[in-house]
Amino acid sequence: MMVLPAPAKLNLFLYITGRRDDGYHSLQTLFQFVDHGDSLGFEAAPDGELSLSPALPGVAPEQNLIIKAARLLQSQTGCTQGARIHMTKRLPMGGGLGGGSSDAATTLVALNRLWQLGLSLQQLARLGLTLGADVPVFIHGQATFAEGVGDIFTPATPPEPWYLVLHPGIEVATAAIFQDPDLPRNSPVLSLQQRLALPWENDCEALVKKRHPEVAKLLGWLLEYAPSRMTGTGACIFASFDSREQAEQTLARAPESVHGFVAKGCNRSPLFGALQQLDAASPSSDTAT
Ligand SMILES: C[C@@](CO)(OP(=O)(O)O)[C@H](O)COP(=O)(O)OP(=O)(O)OC[C@H]1O[C@@H](n2ccc(N)nc2=O)[C@H](O)[C@@H]1O
Ligand SMILES: Nc1ncnc2c1ncn2[C@@H]1O[C@H](COP(=O)(O)OP(=O)(O)O)[C@@H](O)[C@H]1O
Repeated sequence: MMVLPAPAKLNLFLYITGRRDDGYHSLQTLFQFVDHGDSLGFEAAPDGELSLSPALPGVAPEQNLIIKAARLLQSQTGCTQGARIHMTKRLPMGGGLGGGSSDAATTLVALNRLWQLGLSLQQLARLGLTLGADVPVFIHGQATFAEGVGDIFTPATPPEPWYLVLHPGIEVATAAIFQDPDLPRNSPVLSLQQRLALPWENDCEALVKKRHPEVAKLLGWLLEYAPSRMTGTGACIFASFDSREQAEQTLARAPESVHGFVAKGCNRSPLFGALQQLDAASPSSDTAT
């Protein structure tokens, strides 16, 4: 079985710079990966058959981004092979950690390899964008300053601290946040250098705190220990630390009902480290470049 990680991402900052006529918002955001996430196992199956286990509570298999990604790859390439996919879900859903998008990205990269389709990362990213706005970032696997509606990328190398990520126990619907009239939409468009030099903020944070007091309460608690923010449209929040020990000590002090994890920031996605290990084990196999 080919086992590959589907890591989480953090939006180290997120500014909303406008709204287009089609309702989508223009953003300036800095994506970084962490070395914690879901894990997916892939095995070839005959006759185009696709299966996923275990099922994700509340998500019908055909709506799961893993199956959607696999079907998309089959239909776009005419591939008649199938796959049995096993999922170890660790990331909370609707948490702003990009778990669904990361699962889709890992599936596209893994099946391209398992089925020996030979698509480039560029081609896979183009397919992935139809599944979710963040899928291309996970496919390229490099920390990125994203602009436009999240589709214009500049590679970035922010510091790679230890993070404590906490989940306030609620799910935030991305679409509802973007539809709220109270969302600020007028941050200035600045260069990456300017953005890096200014304090890092998230334009969705105040609104999500207002709509979800659980987020406001937990963020207030975490800010006592370290600089902290929300990721994406929430609900998860994160704080950065110089050492793993500091992050773990803070997690140990968190209110009992709060779930969280400690992870290292990574400017290169752990997915590509895992693929390199597969290459080293079987150098002749097909790899997207
Ligand atoms: C804003 C981010 C930052 O990472 O939030 P998170 O989802 O990670 O929290 C993402 O780009 C989100 O990506 P994703 O969750 O895949 O969004 P999509 O499914 O493409 O869009 C969900 C809905 O959000 C709104 N939307 C999304 C992206 C964008 N640039 N402008 C928008 O207005 C649209 O109403 C869309 O219908
Ligand atoms: N494999 C998957 N993992 C997580 N969520 C999925 C998956 N497939 C479909 N979804 C749907 O996508 C929604 C967004 O999930 P997720 O990507 O984890 O959140 P976010 O975009 O906030 O980081 C979920 O609420 C769920 O309904």
